[in-house]
Amino acid sequence: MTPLLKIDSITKRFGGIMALADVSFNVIEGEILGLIGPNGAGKTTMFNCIAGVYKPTSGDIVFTKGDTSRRINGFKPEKMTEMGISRTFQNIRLFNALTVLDNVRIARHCRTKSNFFRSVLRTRFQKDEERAIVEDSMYWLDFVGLGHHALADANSLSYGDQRRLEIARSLATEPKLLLLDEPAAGMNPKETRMLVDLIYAILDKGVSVMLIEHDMKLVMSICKRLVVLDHGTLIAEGGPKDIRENPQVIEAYLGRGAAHA
Ligand SMILES: Nc1ncnc2c1ncn2[C@@H]1O[C@H](COP(=O)(O)OP(=O)(O)OP(=O)(O)O)[C@@H](O)[C@H]1O
Repeated sequence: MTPLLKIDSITKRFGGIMALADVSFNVIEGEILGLIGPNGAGKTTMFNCIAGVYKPTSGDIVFTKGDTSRRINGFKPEKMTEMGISRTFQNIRLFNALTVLDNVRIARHCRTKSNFFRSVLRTRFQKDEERAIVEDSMYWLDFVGLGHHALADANSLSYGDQRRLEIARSLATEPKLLLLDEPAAGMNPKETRMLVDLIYAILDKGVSVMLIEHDMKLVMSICKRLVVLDHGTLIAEGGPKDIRENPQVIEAYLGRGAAHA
């Protein structure tokens, strides 16, 4: 079966720093793939390469949509979104001065013909499309459980709700692949449980998920497959049990000698 995303020998250098060194793995359609590793392992750099923020120094990223596979390395972030790849950020990035609804409306515009700021002026030509955008945006807000906050300012939301708003905003671009960068960071246990339900609901929508997460209990419970990076190299790939027992993974997290302790 053709993978949804093929990461083929990706290397990313920043001057003398080798953030990713010849990393290869696949994302299979319909899965939640965990991307884990200690601080500085290269996880966010990998997301940034997939999302078009960074151009890999070498290697290929191939994305398959329907019957078409395309080499996408080096595409700009807007192009990646158009292709069907969307992401959230480790540090929440919302338009704080806008309402919750407007944060999603802006994202929704990538799937329409009209431009957000022109549609705010409400020219007649754009009224119908704008109505559809609001309906679609409300759909995604309800989907993540934030419909009742639609008219609140984004910065008035709790931390967990802001993370869910980021997810709604990503979903509004209709991705095939959603990259979640530490979605549970700063969440309380109740919010984390809601996040797990939300990730499963996203999967049910036919969206595949790649998840960077430091909460090992969470990542091990929802990912059937994980990829482990350390110092920019892929050190392990497999199911949660294999990963948990892998001596190289234990060593990477706990230090040399830990695997034999
Ligand atoms: N824009 C950049 N310029 C220079 N070095 C960078 C840049 N981005 C990342 N790096 C370096 O690349 C390496 C990998 O960083 P990255 O943020 O991808 O790791 P990470 O696994 O996401 O870490 P964390 O779990 O702490 O977020 C680090 O040494 C980091 O300092």
